[in-house]
Amino acid sequence: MPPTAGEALPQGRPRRRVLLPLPLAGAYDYRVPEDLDPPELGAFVQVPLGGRETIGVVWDGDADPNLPERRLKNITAVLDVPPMTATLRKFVDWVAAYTVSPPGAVLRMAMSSPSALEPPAAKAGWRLSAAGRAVLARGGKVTPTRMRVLEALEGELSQGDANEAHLATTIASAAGVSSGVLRGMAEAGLLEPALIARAAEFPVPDLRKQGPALAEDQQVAGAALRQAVATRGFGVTLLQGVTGSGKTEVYLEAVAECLAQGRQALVLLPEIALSAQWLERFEARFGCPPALWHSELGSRRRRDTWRGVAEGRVQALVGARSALFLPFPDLGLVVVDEEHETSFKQEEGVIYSARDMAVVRARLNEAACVLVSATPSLETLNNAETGRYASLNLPVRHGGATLPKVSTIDQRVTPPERGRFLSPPLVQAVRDAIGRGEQAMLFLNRRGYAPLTLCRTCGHRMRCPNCTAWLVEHRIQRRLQCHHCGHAEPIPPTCPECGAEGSLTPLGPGVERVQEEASELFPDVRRLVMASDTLPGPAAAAEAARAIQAREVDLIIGTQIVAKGWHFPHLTLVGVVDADLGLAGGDLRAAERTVQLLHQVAGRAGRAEAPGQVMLQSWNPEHPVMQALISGDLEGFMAAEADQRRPGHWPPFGRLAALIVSGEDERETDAIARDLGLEAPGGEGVEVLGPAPAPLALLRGRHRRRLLIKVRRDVAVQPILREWLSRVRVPASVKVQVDVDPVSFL
Ligand SMILES: Nc1ncnc2c1ncn2[C@@H]1O[C@H](COP(=O)(O)OP(=O)(O)OP(=O)(O)O)[C@@H](O)[C@H]1O
Ligand SMILES: [Zn+2]
Repeated sequence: MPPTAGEALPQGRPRRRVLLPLPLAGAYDYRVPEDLDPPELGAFVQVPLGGRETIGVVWDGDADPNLPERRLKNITAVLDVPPMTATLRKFVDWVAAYTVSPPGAVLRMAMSSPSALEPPAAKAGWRLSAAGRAVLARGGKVTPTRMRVLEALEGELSQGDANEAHLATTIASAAGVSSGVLRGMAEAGLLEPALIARAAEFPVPDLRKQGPALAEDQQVAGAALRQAVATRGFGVTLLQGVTGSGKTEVYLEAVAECLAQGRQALVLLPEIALSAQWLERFEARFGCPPALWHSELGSRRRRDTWRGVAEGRVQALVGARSALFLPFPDLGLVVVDEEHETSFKQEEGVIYSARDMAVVRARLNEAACVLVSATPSLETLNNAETGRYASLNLPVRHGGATLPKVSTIDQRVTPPERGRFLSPPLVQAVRDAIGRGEQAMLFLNRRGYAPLTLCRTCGHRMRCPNCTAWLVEHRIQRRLQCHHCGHAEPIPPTCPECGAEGSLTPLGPGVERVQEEASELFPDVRRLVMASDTLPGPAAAAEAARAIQAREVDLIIGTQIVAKGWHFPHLTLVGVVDADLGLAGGDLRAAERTVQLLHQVAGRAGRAEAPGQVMLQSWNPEHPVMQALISGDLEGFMAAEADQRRPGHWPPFGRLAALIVSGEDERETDAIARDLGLEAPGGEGVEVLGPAPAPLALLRGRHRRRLLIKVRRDVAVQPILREWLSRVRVPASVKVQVDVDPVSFL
């Protein structure tokens, strides 16, 4: 019988498989030395690797008994952290297998705060010595100042434990003395030095607090979600509801139930930086803010949160997609808000969909999963229709508010004046709304001043040297910028091609240009531009939201960040400057995505008493997307989308995966792409398209080619991909990325 993990091999010490957070093919075997207790599965261990020490996790599976003893290295240390749970280990393996990535690359995402693995840093402080306590108990000769210090330590600071140490500054300020007094007391033996362990504190949500009284349909949905959580088993529920129907309040019921069960709750939001209003809502409901997890978290906060989650001290956490890889010991609920958002797809490194992996994590944790949207993706709708997901619906806005009236402005009939971008009916509507004391919003999903700069003399277009992309003018910064690689250059005074002076002209609008036009049309109106580069961070976005709510702003001009779940009660008019924008390029989901985005923006209008109005400037008002937005019949639109995709086995009725081949050398990149094309798999229900230059054929100086494989739904694509990749030898200078269920086709 072969020896199993944990059992000592006859010839020596026990062995362990250790997975390292590196893109290696699999786990490595290590030996447990004499002076170490054999670590359990999931333990974080320090091991040598190629001349340095690194940290890994004791992984499932058996060590290779045939590996000779002399080739094994020793585990150096076992870290004092809760071991990675079996469910998280399974999740790492599952994500790796699904995305065709090395497990170590996925593990890396679950070890995103290396310093959290070290013991919490202790700080030097002071506490009462035996002599000090004696003085307090029996009295003694000390100055009144020193007495104040002793009393502060025993009383005000003690919180039930008069033996606890505190920072010198804390004691000094509590007793109203200088820190010199403390040093003197230490010399006199009244205080003694001690270390303060600094486990960060996380506020505990107050479950006795009640949320707002729910309307009847909200109550029904809330109860169903509570029920789903209370079963303590796996299940997915789609919570669909029109914009402003109170979906957030309803799923906070599920969060409350989960916390009442003593389990941890995770809410994924597409854009944490823009979630000030959401955080306020959570705090109003539970009396304290949730823990946060996103890329801008400072390293200290990151470490504390990671530890707090692992030790079960964090009960509710709201985060970006990477929060899925946190070490929750007992996750009871995962909510994905705005589940249709494409930003849930990670496009770098391990390419994965956080929406889909949330479902997997919930399944492994025996947890409830709730997908929330006013405009669910076709994938999710399909899962609801076929009964894989339960489905709840909130058909009306909360508090008697009505859905806004949507109309188009035909740009062929009433175009803007030459060189302008706002047509007369829209201009009039903005004037009227603001005249009534209401707020208006102009939406254009494009940052900067102009998307293209052209020489009027020779026709030269300013393009990025590193990417297949035009440079976007940012007039405020007086620069041309590439939105793909960050390349920036000053706007040249003459055309770099023909040398003509003053001949470079901006073409087309970005939000900055709409703002310029608005400043001429409505000079007395208080305007605010909301774009990711004008609101660089959570604080700026929160301040913008506050100013709008406080009615310090009349006209909001913004990119897609204005579409995100905001609730501005006085906003009644939304004007979409270019409703056709997302339809160009035409990937698989262009129409679906445009409907989702525009419906989301439209949903910002008329959320309180005053009714809302939405105007879409379009060159093609007959387009099914515009018609769906006007009629509000999104269900019919999605049904038609499904009918288009079904016959060709396009997602969700079939599966896609993309291979993206990239390299600095164009010929070499082409050669590998061609080899992959020659080795393309075939057979029943399998189809390969490409290789072809990617739409972004050059990105950050790398040439890119794409291949797309489409398989029938009943065919597993991962084994085909693995086999395919194993047949082509790829040099280190060329990268082949695998994108299963691609969302971006660039
Ligand atoms: N039962 C209720 N009592 C009081 N206020 C409520 C209730 N339900 C919802 N609201 C309020 O109505 C507003 C809209 O609710 P919420 O933002 O949850 O809607 P939503 O469905 O998430 O909308 P969207 O999809 O547009 O983001 C919020 O200000 C919310 O606090
Ligand atoms: Zn670029």
